[in-house]
Amino acid sequence: MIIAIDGPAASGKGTLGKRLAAHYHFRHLDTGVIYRAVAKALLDAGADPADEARAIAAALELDPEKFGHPALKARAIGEAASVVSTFPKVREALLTFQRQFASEPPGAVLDGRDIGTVICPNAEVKIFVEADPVVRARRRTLEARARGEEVDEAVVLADILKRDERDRNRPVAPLKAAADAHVLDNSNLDIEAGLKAAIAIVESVKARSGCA
Ligand SMILES: Nc1ncnc2c1ncn2[C@@H]1O[C@H](COP(=O)(O)OP(=O)(O)OP(=O)(O)O)[C@@H](O)[C@H]1O
Ligand SMILES: Nc1ccn([C@@H]2O[C@H](COP(=O)(O)O)[C@@H](O)[C@H]2O)c(=O)n1
Repeated sequence: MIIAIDGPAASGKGTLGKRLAAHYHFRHLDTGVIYRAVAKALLDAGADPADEARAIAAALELDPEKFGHPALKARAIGEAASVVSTFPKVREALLTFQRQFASEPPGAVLDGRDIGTVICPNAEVKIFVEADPVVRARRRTLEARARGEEVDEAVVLADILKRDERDRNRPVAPLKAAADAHVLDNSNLDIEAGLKAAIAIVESVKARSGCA
């Protein structure tokens, strides 16, 4: 089974994806780290994330061993990732890795922006996670402060809105809910309640389709 999770910045996709994967003993891929890794490669080399040729070259040379690097979480990298992700050839270079990951047993949960629409349009379960931007900014601020970073919540909110706007309006693989996605708004749900709601969605799909 493939579970596709999409949603805007800091909506809780990664947290939910990780927890759902653990629940079902599936593998989990946070696809945002792939675009972040491309962005980091450019920034580390002193290149402009808007340099399309350099971004494509970085995407083609990507090393999945580096996807766990803690520096990928930095705000500046998220912003640069949303620039490199607008280039169709960058997206194309990253497609096979994601589809290969999704296809391997025993099952996979992938989260990102285009999983239900482009990467895994045939996923058995599609969830589009949403939360009020103010709630998302609050959560992201608390997360950054817990890591010891000094952050201004208003700046975090502006950053989230800017990234969402770019992700929603790019011509290729924009952030949007697939027509057959279940929308899950977790603005008023804690992590456990969000997980419970997602499991209920998966179980309802399984019951309807008889899928394992
Ligand atoms: N339902 C929830 N209630 C409270 N906090 C939450 C909830 N879901 C996620 N969080 C917290 O919100 C923050 C953002 O969550 P997470 O990193 O999972 O979002 P994301 O959508 O994967 O973000 P990104 O845009 O980086 O991919 C984290 O600190 C996480 O612990
Ligand atoms: N499937 C995806 C995943 C991510 N992106 C782009 O990467 C940026 C960073 O992603 P996070 O999930 O780590 O916040 C994001 O803003 C997108 O521009 C993507 O295009 N497709």
